[in-house]
Amino acid sequence: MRTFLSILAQHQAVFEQLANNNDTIEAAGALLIDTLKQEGKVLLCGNGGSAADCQHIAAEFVVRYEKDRKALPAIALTTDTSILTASANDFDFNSVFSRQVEALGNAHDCLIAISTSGRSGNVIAAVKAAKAKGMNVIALTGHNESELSRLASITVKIPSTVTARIQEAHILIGHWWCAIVEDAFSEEAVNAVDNP
Ligand SMILES: O=C(CO)[C@@H](O)[C@H](O)[C@H](O)[C@H](O)COP(=O)(O)O
Ligand SMILES: [Zn+2]
Repeated sequence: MRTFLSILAQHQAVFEQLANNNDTIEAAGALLIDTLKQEGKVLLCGNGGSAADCQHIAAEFVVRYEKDRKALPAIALTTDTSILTASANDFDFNSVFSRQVEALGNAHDCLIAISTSGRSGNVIAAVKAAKAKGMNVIALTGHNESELSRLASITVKIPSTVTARIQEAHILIGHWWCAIVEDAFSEEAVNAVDNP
């Protein structure tokens, strides 16, 4: 039986190992700050629970995380039902994110591609479209090497093969990226007041 304590222990075991991913998580955070400082935007894609993570993170960039600062450009490619259904219906399901990358992406933008398996065809197609545009790609995946992990500029691989445990780590990392991006832009606001 899957008791709550057994799930908690599994979650803790994954989180205890996350410090080993510190360098890639920090490198991805620095890339996001750089992208936004250079007036690029952040696009996000993923399926199911990861689609929810995309919307969650985009909301924190556009609105706020913990502090007031300027609005930051981030778009979850998971939200527009007209675009998603037309792409799936007229082309195929693998095009639902890539079509939006083709329409919205620029070379200075960064795509955050979230897939616990690293095997979702629509996420991989979005990464290929982003690379064709010269965009950087940050992948959040699970432990296994995958097509997604091989394609991305930076991949954070969570040391688990359990979808839910991987997703729990993904949102922790997403929140940390929101925090450091917010710090970078609130310092910019303070510096502008101090040095008009
Ligand atoms: O949230 C969960 C499970 O926790 C599910 O909705 C899960 O996200 C879906 O099965 C996704 O389709 C899985 O896709 P992926 O992470 O392998 O790319
Ligand atoms: Zn879930």
